[in-house]
Amino acid sequence: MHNVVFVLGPPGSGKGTICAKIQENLGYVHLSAGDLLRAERQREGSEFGALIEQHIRNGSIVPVEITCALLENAMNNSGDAKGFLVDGFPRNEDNLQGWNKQMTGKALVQFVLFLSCPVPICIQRCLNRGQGRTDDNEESLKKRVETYNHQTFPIIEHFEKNGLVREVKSERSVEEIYADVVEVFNQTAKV
Ligand SMILES: Nc1ncnc2c1ncn2[C@@H]1O[C@H](COP(=O)(O)OP(=O)(O)OP(=O)(O)O)[C@@H](O)[C@H]1O
Ligand SMILES: O=c1ccn([C@@H]2O[C@H](COP(=O)(O)O)[C@@H](O)[C@H]2O)c(=O)[nH]1
Ligand SMILES: [Mg+2]
Repeated sequence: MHNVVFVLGPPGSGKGTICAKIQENLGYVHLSAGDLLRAERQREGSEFGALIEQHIRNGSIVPVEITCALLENAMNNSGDAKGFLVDGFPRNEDNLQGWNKQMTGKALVQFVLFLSCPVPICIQRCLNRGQGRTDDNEESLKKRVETYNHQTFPIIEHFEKNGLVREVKSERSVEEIYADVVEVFNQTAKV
């Protein structure tokens, strides 16, 4: 059984940055769904490359069968891990249902780390990121935020109703955020 922490929040809220620190210090393996999709998009021979790029540019959500298969493969190929930080997934109802269908009995969701941050700050962070992402532009960001507000936030609310959400405000320095994140892990997960 894989231990899983879902890490959610608006685009640019700092999910990848904080997950890297948790992986370094707390022994969880970081799996960014977006990174896995970008790698699949680049993989020679992938039948999904064009479809994934279209969704990424539009800020829309790739069908769950593709994303969940990438996540499960990555977990199975990671060897022994205390747990997995599943960053940026599930993003919508389709993702949640697909995960439950495919992973029930194989993964245990310990909690959901919700990095909350005002959208204008998140947008500015993405525009300054400088990694050459095809979706870090004003037009794609508008769509990504719309998708977050209408599809992803309701999933966070769903987990909140089940008592699984641990919110950490991420409009602060990385050090301040990380200190609170460590508290959350100490209280909730077996570290
Ligand atoms: N607390 C912070 N304060 C200032 N800048 C930050 C902070 N956390 C992350 N950043 C910067 O903001 C940008 C986005 O961070 P990051 O990639 O971690 O966010 P993300 O939530 O994974 O974004 P996305 O959803 O687009 O993948 C990066 O350039 C990162 O260096
Ligand atoms: O579960 C997922 C995760 C991501 N996507 C698509 O990728 C981009 C970028 O994701 P980041 O988390 O910002 O790296 C996202 O806008 C979606 O288009 C997805 O479809 N499903
Ligand atoms: Mg990210």
